[in-house]
Amino acid sequence: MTGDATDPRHRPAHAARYAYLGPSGTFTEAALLQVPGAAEAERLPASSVPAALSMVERGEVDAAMVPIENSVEGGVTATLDAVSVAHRLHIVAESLVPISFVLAAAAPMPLEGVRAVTTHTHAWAQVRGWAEGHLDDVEFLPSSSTAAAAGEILRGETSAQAAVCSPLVAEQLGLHVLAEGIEDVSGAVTRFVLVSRPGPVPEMTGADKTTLMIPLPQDRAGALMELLEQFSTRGVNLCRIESRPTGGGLGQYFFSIDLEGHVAESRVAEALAGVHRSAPGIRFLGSYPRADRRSQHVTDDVSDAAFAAAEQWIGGIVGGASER
Ligand SMILES: O=C(O)C(=O)C[C@]1(C(=O)O)C=C[C@@H](O)C=C1
Repeated sequence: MTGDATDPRHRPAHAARYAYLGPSGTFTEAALLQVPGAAEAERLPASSVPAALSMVERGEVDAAMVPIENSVEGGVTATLDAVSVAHRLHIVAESLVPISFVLAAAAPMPLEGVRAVTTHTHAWAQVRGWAEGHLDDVEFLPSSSTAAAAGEILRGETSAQAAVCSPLVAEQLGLHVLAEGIEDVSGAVTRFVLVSRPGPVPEMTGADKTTLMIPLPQDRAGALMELLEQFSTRGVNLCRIESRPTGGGLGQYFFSIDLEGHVAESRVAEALAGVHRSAPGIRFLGSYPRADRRSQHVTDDVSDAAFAAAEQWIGGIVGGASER
């Protein structure tokens, strides 16, 4: 497992009660267990991503772990939309979990006997190719998570004969593994975020990400280009950009963006201020340590020192200094 589990600077100091997409045994719980102290903390399973986030908003938990992005299947829209639209949620940490799936049933059976499979839609999307190649005319029955699907198979609560789930949950529930390593792309990773109510922004570590929601002005040619220029001229690298409908009508979109850097860095703060001038609806959704700890390379011309020197120079001009 990768992630930021061991560095105490990354610990959300206040969080003692956590919600997560449950039940126990989901990949989301594995992501939560990377958070220092979470293994000993109270962990409350939620039936969906919005349910987990509502528990944070209502103050029932300090933070919730939810999936946001998969390296094969892309963004988890339920999370992107809920975090972007809610006004009382900030991302304070992220975790990365390597993903591998098994096909598991309550009793040993040949693959030809599997007529229907249940799992989470994101998991199904990652094994669809394998299923088409190995299962005859199989039907997909969606479940709220991979662990929920495994539980339904165990208790006979579904008309499916098998579940797509993690090897760990299949073992924990005593299910029979009919096939393993069934993911279409090996080495897939899902990214999860720990979301809490707004508070102090986690300290800058030098290897951080910042998440933003930016509603793009609809009526201006080149608006996206202007937006991107704010980042590029300040050497700010974007590592994810997705457009999502605002729900306000056809053609109305916001951009969900992750960038490399922390809002406490001048180049990031200045880029955000620049965006704010043309898109005042921009929302800051958190600066937090990167799970992979990869520090960004900041060139001298966009370093904090360069911004400070430039500001001092302007200050001198305004103040009437002789050196201009
Ligand atoms: O169902 C689970 O176990 C989850 O944690 C959800 C989820 C997701 O939403 O992407 C997490 C990781 C996998 O990519 C498949 C499903």
